[in-house]
Amino acid sequence: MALPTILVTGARGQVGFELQRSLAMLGKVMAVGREDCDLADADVIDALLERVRPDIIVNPAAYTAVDKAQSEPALAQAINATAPALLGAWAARHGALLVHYSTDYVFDGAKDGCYTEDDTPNPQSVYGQTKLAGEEAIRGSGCRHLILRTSWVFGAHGGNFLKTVLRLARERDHLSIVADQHGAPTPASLIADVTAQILRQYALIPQGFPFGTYHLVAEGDTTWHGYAQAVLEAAIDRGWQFKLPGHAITPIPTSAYPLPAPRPANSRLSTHKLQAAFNLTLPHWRDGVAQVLTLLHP
Ligand SMILES: NC(=O)C1=CN([C@@H]2O[C@H](COP(=O)(O)OP(=O)(O)OC[C@H]3O[C@@H](n4cnc5c(N)ncnc54)[C@H](OP(=O)(O)O)[C@@H]3O)[C@@H](O)[C@H]2O)C=CC1
Ligand SMILES: Cc1cn([C@H]2C[C@H](O)[C@@H](COP(=O)(O)OP(=O)(O)O[C@H]3O[C@@H](C)C(=O)[C@@H](O)[C@H]3O)O2)c(=O)[nH]c1=O
Ligand SMILES: [Mg+2]
Repeated sequence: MALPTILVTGARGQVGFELQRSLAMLGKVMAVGREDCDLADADVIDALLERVRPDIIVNPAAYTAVDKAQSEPALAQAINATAPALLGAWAARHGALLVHYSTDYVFDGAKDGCYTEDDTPNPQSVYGQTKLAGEEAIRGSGCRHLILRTSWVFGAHGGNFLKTVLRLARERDHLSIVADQHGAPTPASLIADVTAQILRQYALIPQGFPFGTYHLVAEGDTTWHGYAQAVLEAAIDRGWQFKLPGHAITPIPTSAYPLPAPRPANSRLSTHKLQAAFNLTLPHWRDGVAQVLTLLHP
């Protein structure tokens, strides 16, 4: 079989950037950013699909500004729900595979243990609601699909909490970070590498391939406060210097850090289904932090 044409959206996002590296050996990768294809414009999406005619569509593009989405629900819906619906409809008509990414923020965070794929979503923010609508549109489109839910994404490329903490700890002598929201920081590179592994298995054994929804996060869990603390410790080990003294991050409750969008208290996602279906093991989030720090310089 000829190598597949793989369309990747969100080329300049954290995951889209890493996917261009990880998917390069699997086929002809065509990566598009916002300037090539505005996902808020249905006509532009259809024109792009007709021009590229992909065998596989990988869609990490999203409206990811969680607080801003509260006041821009229509735009968030267009990018996070309508665009995936259009990609799914095209994939269904043409027998293409759609790989899509979603979020821990589809859950309300009230569960005690890790969320499984069978748990009922109940998003509390506009971002979470529009991401859930995108998932549902894809499942309803009838296309072959993989929906990979992840959490707390970070990488050397693009904006994320790890980089914010490194910046704030250099600018300030005091930092307060919420210590009652639990989840797993997940490297964008891991998400991209797992996507490539899965697509390799799809290329080799398409019969009986286990399409569907999976949770994909790094091993282990922490709080935003524990994560920030680990980032600073790992950076200090690598010779970074901060205005903020060593362990001076103050743990605070969510109520002490009011934001427009509510975040789930429990964002922990079980990865058993993914590990069993694709015979994978997932590295610890701390390994990802250490690796990304080798790519960043004080
Ligand atoms: N970031 C996180 O912490 C998490 C992310 N996810 C999900 O993982 C996926 C990947 O996230 P991540 O890579 O971190 O996201 P980023 O925010 O890093 O990248 C998203 C990309 O989407 C692009 N985009 C936004 N609006 C449009 C538009 N109208 N037309 C075309 N492109 C657009 C952005 O373009 P531009 O650069 O021009 O703004 C950006 O490059 C998303 O589905 C996200 O919902 C899930 C859990 C956590
Ligand atoms: C910068 C900062 C944040 N915080 C808190 C606010 C919030 O509860 C938490 C994380 O802040 P952020 O705004 O960076 O994170 P947020 O934008 O909510 O991150 C989310 O993005 C979307 C796209 C997802 O899908 C989620 O998985 C998750 O990664 O840390 C502090 O307590 N102190 C601080 O100084
Ligand atoms: Mg954010």
